[in-house]
Amino acid sequence: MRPILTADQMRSAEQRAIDASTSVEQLMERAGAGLAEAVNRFAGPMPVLVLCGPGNNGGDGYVAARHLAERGIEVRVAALADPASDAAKWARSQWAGEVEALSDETAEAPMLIDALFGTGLKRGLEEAASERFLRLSSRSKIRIACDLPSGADTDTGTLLSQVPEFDMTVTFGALKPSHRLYPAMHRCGRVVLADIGIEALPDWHEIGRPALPPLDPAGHKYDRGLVHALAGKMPGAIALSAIAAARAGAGYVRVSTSRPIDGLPAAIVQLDTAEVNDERIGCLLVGPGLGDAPQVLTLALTSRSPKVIDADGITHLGDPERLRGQDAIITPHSGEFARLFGKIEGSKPDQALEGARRSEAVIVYKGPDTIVAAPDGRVGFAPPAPPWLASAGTGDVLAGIIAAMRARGLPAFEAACAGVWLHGRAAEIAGPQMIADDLARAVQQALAL
Ligand SMILES: NC(=O)C1=CN([C@@H]2O[C@H](COP(=O)(O)OP(=O)(O)OC[C@H]3O[C@@H](n4cnc5c(N)ncnc54)[C@H](OP(=O)(O)O)[C@@H]3O)[C@@H](O)[C@H]2O)[C@H](O)CC1
Ligand SMILES: [K+]
Repeated sequence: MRPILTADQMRSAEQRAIDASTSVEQLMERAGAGLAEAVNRFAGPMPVLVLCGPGNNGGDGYVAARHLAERGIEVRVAALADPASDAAKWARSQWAGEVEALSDETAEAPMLIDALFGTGLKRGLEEAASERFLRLSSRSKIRIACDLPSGADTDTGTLLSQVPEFDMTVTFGALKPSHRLYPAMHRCGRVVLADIGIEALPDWHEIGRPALPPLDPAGHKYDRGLVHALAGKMPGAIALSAIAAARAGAGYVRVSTSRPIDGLPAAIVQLDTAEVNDERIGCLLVGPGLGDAPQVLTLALTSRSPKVIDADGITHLGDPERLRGQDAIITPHSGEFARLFGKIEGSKPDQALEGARRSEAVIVYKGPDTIVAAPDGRVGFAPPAPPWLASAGTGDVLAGIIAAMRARGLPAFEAACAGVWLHGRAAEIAGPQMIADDLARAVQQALAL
Protein backbone atom coordinates (compact mmCIF):
# COMPACT_ATOMS: atom_id res chain seq x y z
CA MET A 1 0.00 0.00 0.00
CA ARG A 2 1.45 3.35 -0.98
CA PRO A 3 1.76 5.80 1.94
CA ILE A 4 0.11 9.23 1.83
CA LEU A 5 1.62 12.24 3.63
CA THR A 6 0.39 15.81 3.94
CA ALA A 7 2.70 18.71 3.04
CA ASP A 8 3.62 19.18 6.72
CA GLN A 9 4.26 15.47 7.27
CA MET A 10 6.40 15.42 4.12
CA ARG A 11 8.48 18.33 5.42
CA SER A 12 8.95 16.47 8.73
CA ALA A 13 9.98 13.28 6.90
CA GLU A 14 12.43 15.32 4.83
CA GLN A 15 13.79 16.88 8.04
CA ARG A 16 14.26 13.44 9.64
CA ALA A 17 16.26 12.36 6.58
CA ILE A 18 18.34 15.54 6.82
CA ASP A 19 18.93 14.96 10.55
CA ALA A 20 20.15 11.48 9.61
CA SER A 21 22.79 13.21 7.45
CA THR A 22 21.17 13.27 4.00
CA SER A 23 21.35 16.73 2.40
CA VAL A 24 18.42 18.44 0.66
CA GLU A 25 20.57 18.37 -2.48
CA GLN A 26 20.85 14.58 -2.23
CA LEU A 27 17.08 14.27 -1.84
CA MET A 28 16.60 16.60 -4.81
CA GLU A 29 19.08 14.63 -6.90
CA ARG A 30 17.13 11.43 -6.19
CA ALA A 31 13.80 13.15 -6.91
CA GLY A 32 14.98 14.63 -10.23
CA ALA A 33 16.63 11.35 -11.26
CA GLY A 34 13.43 9.45 -10.38
CA LEU A 35 11.39 11.91 -12.42
CA ALA A 36 13.68 11.53 -15.44
CA GLU A 37 13.59 7.73 -15.13
CA ALA A 38 9.79 7.67 -15.01
CA VAL A 39 9.51 10.11 -17.92
CA ASN A 40 11.87 8.05 -20.00
CA ARG A 41 10.02 4.80 -19.30
CA PHE A 42 6.59 6.32 -19.83
CA ALA A 43 7.21 8.42 -22.93
CA GLY A 44 10.58 7.53 -24.43
CA PRO A 45 12.99 9.96 -26.09
CA MET A 46 10.74 12.85 -27.01
CA PRO A 47 11.81 16.55 -27.00
CA VAL A 48 10.96 18.06 -23.62
CA LEU A 49 10.24 21.50 -22.21
CA VAL A 50 10.75 21.68 -18.42
CA LEU A 51 9.01 24.56 -16.64
CA CYS A 52 10.84 25.41 -13.40
CA GLY A 53 9.47 27.43 -10.50
CA PRO A 54 11.49 29.23 -7.79
CA GLY A 55 11.34 26.54 -5.08
CA ASN A 56 12.54 22.99 -4.68
CA ASN A 57 9.92 21.71 -7.09
CA GLY A 58 11.73 23.78 -9.71
CA GLY A 59 14.98 22.32 -8.35
CA ASP A 60 13.73 18.82 -9.12
CA GLY A 61 12.97 20.10 -12.63
CA TYR A 62 16.57 21.24 -13.22
CA VAL A 63 17.90 17.89 -12.01
CA ALA A 64 15.47 15.97 -14.25
CA ALA A 65 16.47 18.16 -17.22
CA ARG A 66 20.12 17.21 -16.66
CA HIS A 67 19.36 13.49 -16.42
CA LEU A 68 17.18 13.55 -19.53
CA ALA A 69 19.82 15.46 -21.50
CA GLU A 70 22.43 12.90 -20.39
CA ARG A 71 20.23 10.25 -22.03
CA GLY A 72 20.47 12.16 -25.30
CA ILE A 73 17.01 13.69 -25.11
CA GLU A 74 16.47 17.21 -26.49
CA VAL A 75 15.68 19.30 -23.40
CA ARG A 76 14.77 22.97 -22.99
CA VAL A 77 14.26 24.67 -19.63
CA ALA A 78 12.07 27.73 -19.03
CA ALA A 79 12.08 29.37 -15.59
CA LEU A 80 9.20 31.29 -14.06
CA ALA A 81 11.61 33.01 -11.65
CA ASP A 82 15.16 32.61 -10.39
CA PRO A 83 15.72 29.85 -7.84
CA ALA A 84 14.94 31.07 -4.33
CA SER A 85 16.23 28.19 -2.18
CA ASP A 86 19.85 27.04 -1.80
CA ALA A 87 19.03 23.56 -3.09
CA ALA A 88 17.24 24.94 -6.17
CA LYS A 89 20.19 27.29 -6.83
CA TRP A 90 22.50 24.28 -6.62
CA ALA A 91 20.28 22.27 -9.02
CA ARG A 92 20.23 25.09 -11.52
CA SER A 93 24.04 25.46 -11.30
CA GLN A 94 24.36 21.79 -12.29
CA TRP A 95 22.25 22.30 -15.44
CA ALA A 96 24.69 23.06 -18.25
CA GLY A 97 22.08 24.15 -20.80
CA GLU A 98 20.36 27.46 -21.36
CA VAL A 99 17.51 28.68 -19.16
CA GLU A 100 14.84 30.69 -20.98
CA ALA A 101 12.57 33.06 -19.11
CA LEU A 102 9.01 31.73 -19.22
CA SER A 103 7.18 34.27 -21.43
CA ASP A 104 4.43 34.58 -24.02
CA GLU A 105 7.09 33.74 -26.62
CA THR A 106 8.21 30.46 -25.01
CA ALA A 107 7.78 27.75 -27.66
CA GLU A 108 6.03 24.49 -26.83
CA ALA A 109 7.60 21.01 -27.04
CA PRO A 110 5.98 17.59 -27.59
CA MET A 111 6.43 16.84 -23.89
CA LEU A 112 5.90 19.26 -21.03
CA ILE A 113 7.25 18.72 -17.52
CA ASP A 114 5.60 20.94 -14.95
CA ALA A 115 8.07 21.68 -12.14
CA LEU A 116 6.58 25.07 -11.27
CA PHE A 117 5.19 24.36 -7.79
CA GLY A 118 4.75 21.36 -5.54
CA THR A 119 4.06 21.07 -1.83
CA GLY A 120 5.11 24.70 -1.25
CA LEU A 121 2.28 26.23 -3.29
CA LYS A 122 0.50 28.82 -1.17
CA ARG A 123 -1.96 30.45 -3.56
CA GLY A 124 -3.11 30.13 -7.16
CA LEU A 125 -0.69 30.95 -9.96
CA GLU A 126 -0.60 34.59 -11.04
CA GLU A 127 -2.62 35.33 -14.17
CA ALA A 128 0.26 35.71 -16.64
CA ALA A 129 2.05 32.60 -15.35
CA SER A 130 -1.17 30.62 -15.43
CA GLU A 131 -1.92 31.64 -19.03
CA ARG A 132 1.58 30.63 -20.18
CA PHE A 133 1.37 27.33 -18.32
CA LEU A 134 -2.02 26.51 -19.83
CA ARG A 135 -1.01 27.54 -23.35
CA LEU A 136 2.13 25.41 -23.31
CA SER A 137 0.40 22.42 -21.79
CA SER A 138 -2.48 22.56 -24.28
CA ARG A 139 0.08 22.45 -27.12
CA SER A 140 2.11 19.51 -25.83
CA LYS A 141 1.25 15.89 -26.55
CA ILE A 142 2.35 14.54 -23.19
CA ARG A 143 2.13 16.36 -19.88
CA ILE A 144 3.98 15.23 -16.79
CA ALA A 145 3.75 16.85 -13.36
CA CYS A 146 6.63 16.90 -10.91
CA ASP A 147 5.21 15.92 -7.50
CA LEU A 148 1.86 17.67 -8.04
CA PRO A 149 0.15 19.49 -10.90
CA SER A 150 0.92 23.17 -10.26
CA GLY A 151 -2.15 24.89 -8.87
CA ALA A 152 -3.35 21.87 -6.89
CA ASP A 153 -3.34 22.39 -3.13
CA THR A 154 -1.39 19.50 -1.57
CA ASP A 155 -3.72 18.50 1.24
CA THR A 156 -7.30 19.18 0.17
CA GLY A 157 -7.65 18.29 -3.50
CA THR A 158 -8.70 21.88 -4.22
CA LEU A 159 -7.49 23.64 -7.37
CA LEU A 160 -6.19 27.10 -6.42
CA SER A 161 -5.86 28.07 -10.09
CA GLN A 162 -6.65 26.38 -13.38
CA VAL A 163 -4.88 23.02 -13.74
CA PRO A 164 -4.60 21.10 -17.03
CA GLU A 165 -5.05 17.34 -17.21
CA PHE A 166 -1.74 15.51 -16.86
CA ASP A 167 -0.86 12.09 -18.25
CA MET A 168 1.39 11.26 -15.35
CA THR A 169 2.45 12.70 -12.01
CA VAL A 170 5.73 11.57 -10.49
CA THR A 171 5.76 12.05 -6.74
CA PHE A 172 8.45 11.44 -4.15
CA GLY A 173 8.62 9.48 -0.92
CA ALA A 174 4.84 9.22 -0.50
CA LEU A 175 1.67 10.20 -2.31
CA LYS A 176 0.01 13.43 -1.17
CA PRO A 177 -3.72 13.66 -0.30
CA SER A 178 -4.48 15.59 -3.50
CA HIS A 179 -3.37 12.67 -5.66
CA ARG A 180 -6.44 10.91 -4.33
CA LEU A 181 -8.90 13.73 -3.61
CA TYR A 182 -11.37 15.28 -6.04
CA PRO A 183 -10.96 17.35 -8.18
CA ALA A 184 -7.13 17.34 -8.15
CA MET A 185 -6.92 13.53 -8.44
CA HIS A 186 -8.55 13.63 -11.85
CA ARG A 187 -5.85 16.01 -13.16
CA CYS A 188 -2.91 13.82 -12.10
CA GLY A 189 -3.11 10.98 -14.61
CA ARG A 190 -1.14 7.93 -13.57
CA VAL A 191 0.60 8.58 -10.24
CA VAL A 192 4.11 7.14 -10.02
CA LEU A 193 5.91 7.02 -6.68
CA ALA A 194 9.70 7.44 -6.74
CA ASP A 195 11.73 6.36 -3.74
CA ILE A 196 14.02 9.15 -2.49
CA GLY A 197 15.11 7.37 0.68
CA ILE A 198 12.83 9.01 3.17
CA GLU A 199 10.88 6.93 5.63
CA ALA A 200 7.10 7.25 5.55
CA LEU A 201 5.21 5.23 8.14
CA PRO A 202 1.92 7.03 8.07
CA ASP A 203 -1.61 6.32 9.19
CA TRP A 204 -2.79 7.29 5.73
CA HIS A 205 -2.37 5.19 2.61
CA GLU A 206 -3.75 4.48 -0.80
CA ILE A 207 -6.08 1.49 -0.80
CA GLY A 208 -4.52 -1.44 -2.64
CA ARG A 209 -5.56 -4.97 -3.57
CA PRO A 210 -6.85 -6.62 -0.39
CA ALA A 211 -5.19 -9.58 1.27
CA LEU A 212 -8.09 -11.88 2.03
CA PRO A 213 -7.87 -14.66 4.60
CA PRO A 214 -7.32 -18.04 2.91
CA LEU A 215 -10.28 -20.41 2.88
CA ASP A 216 -10.08 -23.29 5.32
CA PRO A 217 -10.43 -26.51 3.26
CA ALA A 218 -12.41 -28.06 6.13
CA GLY A 219 -14.46 -24.91 6.77
CA HIS A 220 -18.24 -24.81 6.55
CA LYS A 221 -20.57 -22.07 5.38
CA TYR A 222 -20.54 -20.20 8.72
CA ASP A 223 -16.74 -20.13 8.74
CA ARG A 224 -16.85 -18.36 5.40
CA GLY A 225 -19.10 -15.73 6.90
CA LEU A 226 -22.83 -15.27 7.48
CA VAL A 227 -24.22 -11.97 6.22
CA HIS A 228 -27.67 -11.24 7.56
CA ALA A 229 -29.46 -8.45 5.68
CA LEU A 230 -32.57 -6.68 6.93
CA ALA A 231 -34.98 -5.60 4.19
CA GLY A 232 -37.21 -2.54 4.38
CA LYS A 233 -39.82 -0.89 2.21
CA MET A 234 -37.96 -1.28 -1.16
CA PRO A 235 -36.48 -4.79 -1.16
CA GLY A 236 -34.82 -4.44 -4.61
CA ALA A 237 -31.96 -2.54 -3.00
CA ILE A 238 -31.28 -5.13 -0.29
CA ALA A 239 -31.46 -7.80 -3.00
CA LEU A 240 -28.55 -6.11 -4.79
CA SER A 241 -26.60 -5.95 -1.52
CA ALA A 242 -27.32 -9.60 -0.76
CA ILE A 243 -26.25 -10.76 -4.22
CA ALA A 244 -23.06 -8.70 -3.96
CA ALA A 245 -22.33 -10.19 -0.53
CA ALA A 246 -22.77 -13.71 -1.90
CA ARG A 247 -20.58 -12.97 -4.94
CA ALA A 248 -17.95 -11.47 -2.63
CA GLY A 249 -17.57 -14.86 -1.02
CA ALA A 250 -19.79 -14.82 2.06
CA GLY A 251 -20.50 -18.46 2.92
CA TYR A 252 -24.14 -17.80 3.67
CA VAL A 253 -26.41 -14.81 2.99
CA ARG A 254 -29.84 -14.44 4.63
CA VAL A 255 -32.42 -11.70 4.16
CA SER A 256 -35.16 -10.97 6.68
CA THR A 257 -38.13 -9.63 4.75
CA SER A 258 -41.84 -9.31 5.47
CA ARG A 259 -42.71 -10.20 1.86
CA PRO A 260 -40.97 -12.48 -0.66
CA ILE A 261 -38.34 -10.74 -2.83
CA ASP A 262 -38.52 -11.69 -6.51
CA GLY A 263 -35.41 -12.60 -8.45
CA LEU A 264 -33.08 -13.44 -5.56
CA PRO A 265 -30.83 -16.44 -6.28
CA ALA A 266 -32.07 -19.59 -4.54
CA ALA A 267 -28.79 -19.71 -2.57
CA ILE A 268 -29.83 -16.58 -0.69
CA VAL A 269 -32.24 -17.55 2.06
CA GLN A 270 -35.31 -15.43 2.70
CA LEU A 271 -36.77 -15.37 6.23
CA ASP A 272 -39.92 -13.79 7.59
CA THR A 273 -38.32 -13.52 11.02
CA ALA A 274 -35.37 -11.37 12.15
CA GLU A 275 -33.28 -13.04 14.84
CA VAL A 276 -30.47 -10.47 15.00
CA ASN A 277 -28.75 -11.95 18.02
CA ASP A 278 -27.75 -15.20 16.36
CA GLU A 279 -24.07 -15.52 17.30
CA ARG A 280 -23.26 -17.04 13.94
CA ILE A 281 -23.93 -13.71 12.17
CA GLY A 282 -20.62 -12.39 10.86
CA CYS A 283 -22.09 -9.11 9.71
CA LEU A 284 -25.52 -7.53 9.84
CA LEU A 285 -26.48 -5.28 6.94
CA VAL A 286 -29.16 -2.63 7.20
CA GLY A 287 -30.17 0.45 5.26
CA PRO A 288 -30.39 -0.24 1.51
CA GLY A 289 -34.04 0.26 0.51
CA LEU A 290 -35.02 0.64 4.15
CA GLY A 291 -37.32 3.60 3.51
CA ASP A 292 -39.48 4.85 6.31
CA ALA A 293 -38.84 1.95 8.69
CA PRO A 294 -36.63 3.30 11.51
CA GLN A 295 -37.73 0.39 13.73
CA VAL A 296 -35.62 -1.95 11.56
CA LEU A 297 -32.52 0.14 12.33
CA THR A 298 -33.44 0.15 16.02
CA LEU A 299 -33.69 -3.64 15.90
CA ALA A 300 -30.29 -3.87 14.17
CA LEU A 301 -28.72 -1.76 16.90
CA THR A 302 -29.82 -4.30 19.52
CA SER A 303 -27.54 -6.89 17.88
CA ARG A 304 -24.05 -7.58 19.20
CA SER A 305 -22.78 -8.52 15.73
CA PRO A 306 -20.60 -6.28 13.56
CA LYS A 307 -22.74 -4.27 11.19
CA VAL A 308 -22.77 -2.26 7.97
CA ILE A 309 -25.22 0.63 7.95
CA ASP A 310 -25.95 2.32 4.64
CA ALA A 311 -28.41 4.69 2.98
CA ASP A 312 -31.70 5.19 4.90
CA GLY A 313 -30.13 3.43 7.86
CA ILE A 314 -27.70 6.36 8.15
CA THR A 315 -30.52 8.86 7.79
CA HIS A 316 -32.53 7.22 10.61
CA LEU A 317 -29.54 7.24 12.98
CA GLY A 318 -30.10 10.90 13.82
CA ASP A 319 -27.32 11.05 16.39
CA PRO A 320 -23.88 9.57 15.56
CA GLU A 321 -23.38 8.71 19.24
CA ARG A 322 -25.90 5.88 18.76
CA LEU A 323 -23.09 4.10 16.92
CA ARG A 324 -20.71 4.01 19.87
CA GLY A 325 -19.80 0.47 20.87
CA GLN A 326 -21.65 -0.92 17.84
CA ASP A 327 -18.67 -2.22 15.85
CA ALA A 328 -20.24 -0.49 12.86
CA ILE A 329 -19.15 0.54 9.38
CA ILE A 330 -21.25 3.32 7.86
CA THR A 331 -21.16 4.28 4.19
CA PRO A 332 -22.42 7.87 3.75
CA HIS A 333 -22.17 10.04 0.65
CA SER A 334 -21.61 13.76 1.27
CA GLY A 335 -25.31 14.57 1.88
CA GLU A 336 -25.74 11.74 4.38
CA PHE A 337 -22.46 12.63 6.06
CA ALA A 338 -23.51 16.28 6.49
CA ARG A 339 -26.94 15.32 7.84
CA LEU A 340 -25.40 12.94 10.38
CA PHE A 341 -22.45 15.01 11.59
CA GLY A 342 -23.40 18.60 10.76
CA LYS A 343 -20.69 20.95 9.55
CA ILE A 344 -17.12 19.80 10.23
CA GLU A 345 -14.19 21.97 9.14
CA GLY A 346 -11.14 20.77 7.21
CA SER A 347 -10.32 18.53 4.26
CA LYS A 348 -12.38 15.46 3.43
CA PRO A 349 -10.04 13.12 5.36
CA ASP A 350 -10.03 15.51 8.34
CA GLN A 351 -13.84 15.53 8.34
CA ALA A 352 -14.11 11.76 7.96
CA LEU A 353 -11.67 11.22 10.85
CA GLU A 354 -13.59 13.59 13.09
CA GLY A 355 -16.80 11.72 12.21
CA ALA A 356 -15.12 8.38 12.94
CA ARG A 357 -13.91 9.60 16.33
CA ARG A 358 -17.31 10.96 17.31
CA SER A 359 -19.19 7.83 16.28
CA GLU A 360 -16.51 5.20 17.00
CA ALA A 361 -17.49 3.77 13.61
CA VAL A 362 -15.44 3.14 10.50
CA ILE A 363 -16.64 5.61 7.90
CA VAL A 364 -16.66 4.97 4.18
CA TYR A 365 -17.10 8.52 2.94
CA LYS A 366 -18.26 7.98 -0.64
CA GLY A 367 -17.87 10.22 -3.66
CA PRO A 368 -15.67 10.63 -6.73
CA ASP A 369 -12.85 10.26 -4.17
CA THR A 370 -14.03 7.64 -1.68
CA ILE A 371 -12.05 7.43 1.55
CA VAL A 372 -12.23 5.13 4.57
CA ALA A 373 -11.55 6.56 8.04
CA ALA A 374 -11.11 4.67 11.32
CA PRO A 375 -11.51 6.06 14.86
CA ASP A 376 -7.82 5.25 15.51
CA GLY A 377 -6.67 7.76 12.88
CA ARG A 378 -6.11 5.53 9.85
CA VAL A 379 -7.37 6.73 6.47
CA GLY A 380 -7.48 4.75 3.24
CA PHE A 381 -7.82 6.64 -0.05
CA ALA A 382 -9.40 4.79 -2.98
CA PRO A 383 -7.57 4.73 -6.28
CA PRO A 384 -9.58 6.41 -9.07
CA ALA A 385 -12.76 4.46 -9.86
CA PRO A 386 -14.56 4.44 -13.22
CA PRO A 387 -17.05 7.33 -13.58
CA TRP A 388 -19.81 4.90 -14.60
CA LEU A 389 -20.00 3.77 -10.98
CA ALA A 390 -22.31 6.75 -10.48
CA SER A 391 -25.57 4.92 -11.21
CA ALA A 392 -28.53 3.60 -9.23
CA GLY A 393 -27.85 0.68 -6.93
CA THR A 394 -24.04 0.75 -6.94
CA GLY A 395 -24.01 1.92 -3.31
CA ASP A 396 -26.15 -1.08 -2.33
CA VAL A 397 -23.59 -3.32 -4.01
CA LEU A 398 -20.74 -1.66 -2.10
CA ALA A 399 -22.52 -2.17 1.22
CA GLY A 400 -22.99 -5.86 0.39
CA ILE A 401 -19.33 -6.39 -0.54
CA ILE A 402 -18.15 -4.71 2.66
CA ALA A 403 -20.53 -6.84 4.74
CA ALA A 404 -19.11 -9.96 3.10
CA MET A 405 -15.52 -8.87 3.82
CA ARG A 406 -16.44 -8.23 7.46
CA ALA A 407 -18.26 -11.57 7.76
CA ARG A 408 -15.26 -13.32 6.17
CA GLY A 409 -13.20 -12.16 9.13
CA LEU A 410 -11.47 -8.93 8.15
CA PRO A 411 -11.43 -6.21 10.85
CA ALA A 412 -13.76 -3.26 10.16
CA PHE A 413 -11.24 -0.85 8.59
CA GLU A 414 -9.64 -3.54 6.43
CA ALA A 415 -13.07 -4.88 5.39
CA ALA A 416 -14.18 -1.40 4.32
CA CYS A 417 -10.97 -0.81 2.34
CA ALA A 418 -11.21 -4.24 0.70
CA GLY A 419 -14.84 -3.56 -0.24
CA VAL A 420 -14.00 -0.20 -1.79
CA TRP A 421 -11.15 -1.68 -3.82
CA LEU A 422 -13.21 -4.65 -5.08
CA HIS A 423 -16.11 -2.35 -5.96
CA GLY A 424 -13.86 -0.19 -8.18
CA ARG A 425 -12.25 -3.23 -9.77
CA ALA A 426 -15.65 -4.83 -10.41
CA ALA A 427 -16.81 -1.64 -12.13
CA GLU A 428 -13.80 -1.75 -14.46
CA ILE A 429 -14.60 -5.36 -15.29
CA ALA A 430 -18.33 -4.71 -15.79
CA GLY A 431 -17.58 -1.83 -18.20
CA PRO A 432 -19.21 1.50 -19.04
CA GLN A 433 -22.72 0.23 -19.85
CA MET A 434 -23.04 -1.77 -16.66
CA ILE A 435 -26.01 -1.62 -14.33
CA ALA A 436 -25.73 -2.37 -10.63
CA ASP A 437 -26.86 -5.99 -11.20
CA ASP A 438 -23.84 -6.52 -13.50
CA LEU A 439 -21.60 -4.92 -10.90
CA ALA A 440 -22.77 -7.35 -8.22
CA ARG A 441 -21.91 -10.28 -10.50
CA ALA A 442 -18.55 -8.80 -11.53
CA VAL A 443 -17.37 -8.84 -7.90
CA GLN A 444 -16.73 -12.53 -8.40
CA GLN A 445 -14.24 -11.78 -11.21
CA ALA A 446 -12.68 -8.91 -9.26
CA LEU A 447 -11.89 -11.39 -6.50
CA ALA A 448 -10.47 -13.95 -8.88
CA LEU A 449 -8.05 -11.61 -10.69
N1 LIG B 1 9.88 17.13 0.80
C1 LIG B 1 10.83 16.39 0.31
O1 LIG B 1 11.22 15.40 0.86
C2 LIG B 1 11.46 16.80 -0.92
C3 LIG B 1 10.81 17.66 -1.80
N2 LIG B 1 11.35 18.09 -2.92
C4 LIG B 1 10.60 18.88 -3.87
O2 LIG B 1 10.38 20.12 -3.25
C5 LIG B 1 9.06 20.54 -3.42
C6 LIG B 1 8.68 21.49 -2.36
O3 LIG B 1 9.57 22.56 -2.45
P1 LIG B 1 9.28 23.98 -1.79
O4 LIG B 1 10.46 24.80 -2.08
O5 LIG B 1 8.90 23.79 -0.39
O6 LIG B 1 7.99 24.46 -2.53
P2 LIG B 1 7.64 24.76 -4.07
O7 LIG B 1 8.76 24.47 -4.95
O8 LIG B 1 6.38 24.06 -4.33
O9 LIG B 1 7.32 26.31 -4.09
C7 LIG B 1 7.80 27.19 -3.11
C8 LIG B 1 8.19 28.50 -3.73
O10 LIG B 1 7.15 29.02 -4.50
C9 LIG B 1 6.71 30.29 -3.98
N3 LIG B 1 5.26 30.29 -4.20
C10 LIG B 1 4.32 29.55 -3.61
N4 LIG B 1 3.12 29.73 -4.21
C11 LIG B 1 3.34 30.61 -5.24
C12 LIG B 1 2.51 31.19 -6.25
N5 LIG B 1 1.23 30.88 -6.35
N6 LIG B 1 3.06 32.02 -7.13
C13 LIG B 1 4.37 32.36 -7.06
N7 LIG B 1 5.22 31.85 -6.12
C14 LIG B 1 4.70 30.98 -5.23
C15 LIG B 1 7.23 30.35 -2.61
O11 LIG B 1 7.57 31.66 -2.32
P3 LIG B 1 6.82 32.51 -1.20
O12 LIG B 1 7.60 33.74 -1.13
O13 LIG B 1 5.43 32.70 -1.68
O14 LIG B 1 6.88 31.68 0.06
C16 LIG B 1 8.49 29.50 -2.68
O15 LIG B 1 9.56 30.27 -3.20
C17 LIG B 1 8.28 19.27 -3.47
O16 LIG B 1 7.02 19.44 -4.11
C18 LIG B 1 9.22 18.37 -4.24
O17 LIG B 1 9.01 18.54 -5.63
C19 LIG B 1 12.83 17.94 -3.01
O18 LIG B 1 13.37 18.16 -4.17
C20 LIG B 1 13.28 16.60 -2.50
C21 LIG B 1 12.83 16.28 -1.18
K1 LIG C 1 4.56 20.67 -10.30
